[in-house]
Amino acid sequence: MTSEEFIRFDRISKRFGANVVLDDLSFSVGEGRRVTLIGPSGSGKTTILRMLMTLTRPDSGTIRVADDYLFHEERDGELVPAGDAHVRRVRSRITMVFQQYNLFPNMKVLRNVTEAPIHVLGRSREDAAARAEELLDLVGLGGKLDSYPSQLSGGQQQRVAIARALAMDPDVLLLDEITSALDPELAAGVLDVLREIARTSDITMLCVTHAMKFARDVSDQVLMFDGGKIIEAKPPAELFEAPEHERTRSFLRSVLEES
Ligand SMILES: Nc1ncnc2c1ncn2[C@@H]1O[C@H](COP(=O)(O)OP(=O)(O)OP(=O)(O)O)[C@@H](O)[C@H]1O
Repeated sequence: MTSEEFIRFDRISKRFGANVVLDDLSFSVGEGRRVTLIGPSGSGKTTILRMLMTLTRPDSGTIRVADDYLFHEERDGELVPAGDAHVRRVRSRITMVFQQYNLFPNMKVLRNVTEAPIHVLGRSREDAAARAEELLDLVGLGGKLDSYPSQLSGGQQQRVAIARALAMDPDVLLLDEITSALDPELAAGVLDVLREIARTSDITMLCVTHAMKFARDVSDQVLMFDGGKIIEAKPPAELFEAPEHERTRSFLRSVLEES
């Protein structure tokens, strides 16, 4: 593995019934890079993130994170899912934030953030709480440790979800349209938090978003998905200013009209 191939998708295909979602698709993400996935609805962006969480299985191809295989296609074409040890190792380094924050409604904010580090990573309660308080400060919620999720705005809940994901000290953060359910003002607050995280950490980020200004500010590379393929992969300034494909141009027009 080179650090430019920290995450590697190799000849991945996936169909749901007759719907071919990913068609023999390959790409890599370098360690510490920020990559934004864009493309029309249904073009397979979420499916890519779900495969990294082992929530969706490809029909064929190989996915590797650092030296661990998540799915491995053998020479005879058979797809071999990784063993439990690999999956556990990869999962402990990758966390995902979803559009719906998925907080535990019956737990206060602090406990939402400490729960997984204590039970999955085996951290002590004290260490987990100290780190959670630091992260909740970072996302601007230092004063809300004792609130329940239902007492927070959507934007605040999403910032708790980000703190919870970071509390696992992941190498890779997956963000799936995390501001789509929020009013623009609340979305802006969440994106500011992520900008700060991108500025101050070396975490690898894969982000599905329609927030193009954010994508431009934060990403090293933007991947444009369409028809089961990545049809353009470029730094944001290049892709947004001089898209090569008509499909990219029309997609960018439609997103700009929306916003
Ligand atoms: N479990 C499933 N069963 C059947 N079809 C599925 C399943 N999961 C995803 N799909 C289909 O696969 C296609 C790709 O879905 P995916 O969520 O990856 O797209 P996307 O690019 O993230 O779209 P969006 O921007 O709308 O979220 C869609 O047509 C979706 O309906």
